[in-house]
Amino acid sequence: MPPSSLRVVYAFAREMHPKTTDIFIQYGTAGFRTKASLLEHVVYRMGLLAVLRSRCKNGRTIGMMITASHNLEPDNGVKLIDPDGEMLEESWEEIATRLANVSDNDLESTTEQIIKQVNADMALKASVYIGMDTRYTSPRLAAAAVHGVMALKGTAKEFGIVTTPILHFCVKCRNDNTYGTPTEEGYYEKIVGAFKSIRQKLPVCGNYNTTLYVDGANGVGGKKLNIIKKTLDGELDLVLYNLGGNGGKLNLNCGADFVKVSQKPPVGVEHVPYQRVASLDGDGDRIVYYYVDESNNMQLLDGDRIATLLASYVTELLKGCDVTDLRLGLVQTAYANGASTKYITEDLKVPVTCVKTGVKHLHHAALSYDIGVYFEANGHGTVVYSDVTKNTIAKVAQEGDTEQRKAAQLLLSFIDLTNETVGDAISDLFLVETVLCARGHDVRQWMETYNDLPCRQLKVTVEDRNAIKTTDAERKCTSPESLQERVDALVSTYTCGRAFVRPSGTEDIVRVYAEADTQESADKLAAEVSQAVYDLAGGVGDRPTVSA
Ligand SMILES: CC(=O)N[C@H]1[C@@H](OP(=O)(O)O)O[C@H](CO)[C@@H](O)[C@@H]1O
Ligand SMILES: [Mg+2]
Repeated sequence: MPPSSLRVVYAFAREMHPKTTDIFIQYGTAGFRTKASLLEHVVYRMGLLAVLRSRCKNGRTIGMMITASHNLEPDNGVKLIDPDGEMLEESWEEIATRLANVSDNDLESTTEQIIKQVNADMALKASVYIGMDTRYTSPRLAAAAVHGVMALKGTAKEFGIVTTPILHFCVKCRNDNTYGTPTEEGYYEKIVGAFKSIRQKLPVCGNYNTTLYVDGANGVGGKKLNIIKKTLDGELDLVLYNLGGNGGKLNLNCGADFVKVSQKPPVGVEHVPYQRVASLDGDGDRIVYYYVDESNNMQLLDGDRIATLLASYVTELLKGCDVTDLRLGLVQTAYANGASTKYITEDLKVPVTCVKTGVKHLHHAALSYDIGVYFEANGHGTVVYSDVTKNTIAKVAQEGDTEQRKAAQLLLSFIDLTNETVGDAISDLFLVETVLCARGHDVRQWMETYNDLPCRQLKVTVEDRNAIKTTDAERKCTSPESLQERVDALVSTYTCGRAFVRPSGTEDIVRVYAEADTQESADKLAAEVSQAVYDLAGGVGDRPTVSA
């Protein structure tokens, strides 16, 4: 039986943030994400849960980010950040789902059950950092989050509009003061400070040009770059587009996801042949690069390409430090272009791990290397360095010969420039710019490293997407019966063919991916596999068509 003060809390919840829908909502790959109008009670309850999580972590700070990332404006979402700045531990996802879906009448008893289940010490202090993206529905949801935190007597600190990675960074810093200062300014200080320090060591050379165009997706990332831009002292000339003014709508025909999936340049950005453009997503945790060539064709430099660029540069610096016993590895998902995997293993001779979609899986696998570079093809990724790595490099920076010290100091600044907590468009942008500048490369030279296999992604709507079960890091499907056989048969008729299907964790659809030696073949294979999914996995609506 809860104390009477908690009774008041639940009555308050019913009144202020009532559950107005019976639609089941699940904590998925990216937390809860759906129409903003269905989320208020969910966010309030996540405020309660964040307090319990903090109490289970000895009062360390937990983060709550209100965002639906690359989704369009009417959506929103919420996800929790664990004390080291990483995604919420998987075993709590089911608890979050349970708490979000109970009726208002059962909220009280369910919260009590959870307190017992996780053994939360309710006498402890609890701290929750709350951030939000630029959606017009975000302030209202952030207020619901604060109410949830206060209801269980936690302390809420609001960061206002920040990128998702800035919030992850602040949570980490609050719990580990060696990482930095837990404020937005502290983030700029560390990231931009490291970038400037590198630029002083690496003069601009070769074909590298300091002008970079940026597509801000009309979201928070562009706004933050606009603040940073003024402090760069000409080290990098950012030309910012899609900052949310002039009626530009969040993620609409722009942003990293649009560019990657549609394979088209965003609206709102000036086309200048061979000009490097970085395209961010709505909450600033993803980035892809592209340029248009003289025939106005877009050439995409996606997450796979950023991963190879960073991995090869860190390998180079490790050689410069004469450090040979640190294991550098790269982590990808099934969506990684086959040509990138071949280049990494055969040319860079770097080991590759393939894991299930979702950053938490990549991050976790990357931690098993001394230096783990992980990226989803869509541009979400970062680099993580073990303590042994950091100590080894710091030692070389002190004790090595002149050349070794130089390489080690560069690598230390490169580490400072990295937001190790999560993929971060702003940090990744500076990392990429650092490598291109160090090599004196323009965007064409970067593109020359390998040729992507043409690919296509499609969506198929089915009755129940969870009817599709997968194995082997989602590269093979085990149910419904005979679907994999059908996919294998289709793939075998194409040169360099590869295809797989998996249920999306963020949308109510099945995703189809295909690659082959030509764009026509990749498109056709994707369409044929979509038909197989439709036929064998309960497709709804119109059957996908295959163009001749
Ligand atoms: C193919 C693809 O891009 N999938 C995305 C997407 O997940 P799905 O489970 O595929 O819906 O959203 C996730 C969260 O942002 C991201 O981690 C992932 O890479
Ligand atoms: Mg995002």
